[in-house]
Amino acid sequence: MAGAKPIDRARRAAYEVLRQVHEHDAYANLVLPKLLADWSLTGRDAAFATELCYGTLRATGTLDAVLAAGSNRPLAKMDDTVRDALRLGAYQLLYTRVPAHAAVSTTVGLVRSTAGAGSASFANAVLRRVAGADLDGWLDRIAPDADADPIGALAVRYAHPEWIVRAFAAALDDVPAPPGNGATADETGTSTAGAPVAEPTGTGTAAQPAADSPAQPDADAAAEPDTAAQPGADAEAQPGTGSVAGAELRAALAADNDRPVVHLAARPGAIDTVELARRVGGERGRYSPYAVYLPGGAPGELPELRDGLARVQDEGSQLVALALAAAPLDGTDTSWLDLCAGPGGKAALLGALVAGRGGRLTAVEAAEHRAELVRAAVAGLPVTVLHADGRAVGERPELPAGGFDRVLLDAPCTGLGALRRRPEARWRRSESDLADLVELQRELLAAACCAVRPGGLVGYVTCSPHLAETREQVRAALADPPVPLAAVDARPAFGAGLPQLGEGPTVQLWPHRHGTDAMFLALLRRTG
Ligand SMILES: C[S@@+](CC[C@H](N)C(=O)[O-])C[C@H]1O[C@@H](n2cnc3c(N)ncnc32)[C@H](O)[C@@H]1O
Repeated sequence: MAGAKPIDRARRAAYEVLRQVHEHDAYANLVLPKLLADWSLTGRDAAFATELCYGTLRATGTLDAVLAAGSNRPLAKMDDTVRDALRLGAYQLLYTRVPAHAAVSTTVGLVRSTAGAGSASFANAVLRRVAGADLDGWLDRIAPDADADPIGALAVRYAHPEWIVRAFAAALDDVPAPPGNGATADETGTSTAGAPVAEPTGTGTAAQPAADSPAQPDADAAAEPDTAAQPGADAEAQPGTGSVAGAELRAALAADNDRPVVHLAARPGAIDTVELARRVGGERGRYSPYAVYLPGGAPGELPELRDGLARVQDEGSQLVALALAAAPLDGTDTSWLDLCAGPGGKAALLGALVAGRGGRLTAVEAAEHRAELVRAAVAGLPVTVLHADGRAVGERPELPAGGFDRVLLDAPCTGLGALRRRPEARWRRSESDLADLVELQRELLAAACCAVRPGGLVGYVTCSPHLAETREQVRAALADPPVPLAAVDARPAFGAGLPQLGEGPTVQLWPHRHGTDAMFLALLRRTG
């Protein structure tokens, strides 16, 4: 057996987060920053721990396939602690520049300290087999043949479950072609975007711990640190051109494995983006007039966030809320409703905008603790927060049917549009989650349409590109409308400058096209 090195604190931290994610269903982007702070890990150690933890979580499905092939024991029969240590070790061997001997010996040391000498010997044997080939070699061995099973091949190469690859292919209308049939993209899925990570040697750049959210992480509330050697960027994909079958799908999958930039939203009327960018050392956003991109640092510690001048909010989330606010409307425009408001990112933006029009926002949230987050987010704004079920429109005086000029339904969804910000989410979600969510979305959309006044607008938003949650949901509402409805072309409401908005009337944003989460917006006008 290789000399088992005692494990360093960075690897130990990454391992602890993996255990909490897999044992307690924790969210890595909430657990890791706290652990880094508790253990006083900073600089390169924090960046290394973050890379190992997030990278391992993203690549879990592919790592498991490698480990299954490299072990004589089925993964399901392994002790949970050993399985997570092996994932961490295999990630270092295949996705980073950590020397093989260091990856193996530290993992063996970890297994010995948690599971004993017998397990350490087993881990040593498995990792030595894994170290026998590089990532490309393993992918060639474990990925299905791309001619026979293009979706299965992409799933393994880009570390996504097959059902998500299929959902992206359908939403992009981009079905993968076998190699040699016009596909030019790098089939390894290996990042060309950044240098592989090496072990820390001392001081260096700070990691970017995720923005803190006391509830579950949201697209709006999740920010994420450095990752370098992810399955990743697809250098030759040509997003949106449709010129190479499957190329855009590969670009979309690769974008989920790239390091996401932290986006801030300046509170309208409180600070402008020139000033915010100057103060945080960031860069003004490309599309949203309130967006600032944060190149590094820990967003949770910024005084501008603490003081309520700005929030962590994906630019796509900003854009869909702004589009609802910008779409033309005849008649009164002072009573707005946010029917699913927690934790309050869009409510804060809409509340500030409606304040500028002399109006008021009602923000509804079904979960009490998330309603509390909304209250905090909208402090000082003309917003009434209701802890209520959004389907109660017409059943309580604060939610009168036909009582609102603009209604946002930012529906609970699978969150497939924000996988880059939630490293474990792709493996935690399953296709069977869809049916209940789609039914809830349908009921909430009916309630939103009843809440808006004749002539008013509903914005139906999801942080998912899955067609069952997006276009099919809208098609069903228009086919069997609870009140008279018409689709409105949402594209002009995004203003000039945002490329690749498709054929309308709905808009689907994408990380690989717009640098935003994959937010969807449909605008519906109540016509009677
Ligand atoms: C996608 S999140 C909304 C994100 C929010 N708009 C923001 O920008 O911060 C959906 C929210 O809907 C809430 N929710 C789920 N079912 C609901 C219901 N029946 N009525 C109201 N809210 C509900 C969830 O608790 C969750 O907070």
